[in-house]
Amino acid sequence: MSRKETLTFPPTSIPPLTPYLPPLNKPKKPWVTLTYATSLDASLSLAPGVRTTLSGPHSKAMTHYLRTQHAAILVGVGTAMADDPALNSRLEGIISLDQQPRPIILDPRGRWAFTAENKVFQLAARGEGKAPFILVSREEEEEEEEEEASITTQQEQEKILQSVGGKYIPVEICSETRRFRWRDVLKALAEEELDSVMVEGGGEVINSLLVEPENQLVDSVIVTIAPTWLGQGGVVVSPTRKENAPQLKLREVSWQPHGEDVVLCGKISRT
Ligand SMILES: NC(=O)c1ccc[n+]([C@@H]2O[C@H](COP(=O)([O-])OP(=O)(O)OC[C@H]3O[C@@H](n4cnc5c(N)ncnc54)[C@H](O)[C@@H]3O)[C@@H](O)[C@H]2O)c1
Ligand SMILES: Nc1nc(=O)c(N)c(NC[C@H](O)[C@H](O)[C@H](O)COP(=O)(O)O)[nH]1
Repeated sequence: MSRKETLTFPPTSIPPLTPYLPPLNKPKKPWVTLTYATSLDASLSLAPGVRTTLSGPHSKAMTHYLRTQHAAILVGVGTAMADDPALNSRLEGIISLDQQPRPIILDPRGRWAFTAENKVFQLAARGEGKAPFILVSREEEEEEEEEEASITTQQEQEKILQSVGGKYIPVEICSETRRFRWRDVLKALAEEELDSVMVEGGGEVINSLLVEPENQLVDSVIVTIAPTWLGQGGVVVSPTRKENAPQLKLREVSWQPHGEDVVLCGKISRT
C-alpha cells in the first residue's frame, strides 16, 4: 500500500447516505452501522481466511467515507488474520487523526498473533490511523496466566499495542454462546466514549449480530452488492433463524448505484 494512495468520493453521493449515518445528536447507546460487501450469492470471501476484493473503486471510496463518519470500526479476529486490514480511512482530504475511526477487534481467545509489522500498527505508528482496541475475554485472560509461553507472547504483544496507544479491553463471555453479548461490546465502546461504530465483518461477526434479539442493536445497514458469484465454500452471511422470530427485513430501503456495484441501505424492521 503506497502512503500517498487516497480515494475520492463525490460530494453529490453523500446526501442519499446521510439518513443511514450516525446523527449529530447521538443516542445513549453507540450508533451501530452494519456494513459489508457481498457477492450475488451472499459471500463475503471465497473461503474463510481468504482476502477477496468485491467492492469496485466507487463503493470502496464510499466505505472509506463511511469510516470517517464513525468513531469506531469493528472486525472479528478472523478478518484481522485473513486480511491484515488497515482499518483507517484513505479518503482524500483527511487532515487529522480525529477523522479516523478507532479500530476494534473482537478476539475473545487471543488468537491474533500480531506483530508491529501488521498494517494497523504501522499506520498507527505513522499517525495515519488510530491504534486498535482488542476486546478479549475476561475469563480467558485468567486461564492464559497458567501458561508461561503465552504470558511472554501476551506481554510482547501488549507492549506493541501500548507503544502505539492501543489496549486490550476485557469483556465478559456469555457461557451459553461462548461469545460476547453485543450489548456488552457496545457498553465497552461507550465506556471509551466511542459513540458510533461501523461493523465491517466478517461472517461470524455479522451473523452473530443479525440474530434475534441482538439485531435490535443495529441502527442501519449499508451493504455493497458486487455483480459476481463467488461459488460454494465462501464465507456466507446467513444468520441463524430462531424459532418464532419474525422474518428479518429492512425498512426505509434505498438502492444507490456506485459504479458497477449497488449499495443497499436500510434499517432493520421492528415489526
Ligand atoms: N466482504 C466483506 O465486506 C468482508 C468484511 C470482513 C471480512 N471479510 C472476510 O470474511 C472472512 C472472515 O470471516 P470469519 O467469519 O471467518 O471471521 P470473523 O472476522 O467474523 O471473526 C470470527 C472470530 O471473531 C470472534 N467473534 C465473532 N463474533 C463474536 C462475538 N459476537 N463475540 C465474541 N467474539 C466474536 C471469534 O473469535 C470468531 O472466531 C475473511 O475471509 C475476510 O476476508 C469480508
Ligand atoms: N467494503 C469492502 N469491500 C470488499 O471488497 C472487502 N473485501 C471488504 N472487506 C472488509 C474487511 O474489513 C477488510 O478487512 C477490509 O476491507 C480491509 O481493508 P483495509 O485494509 O482496512 O482498507 N470490504
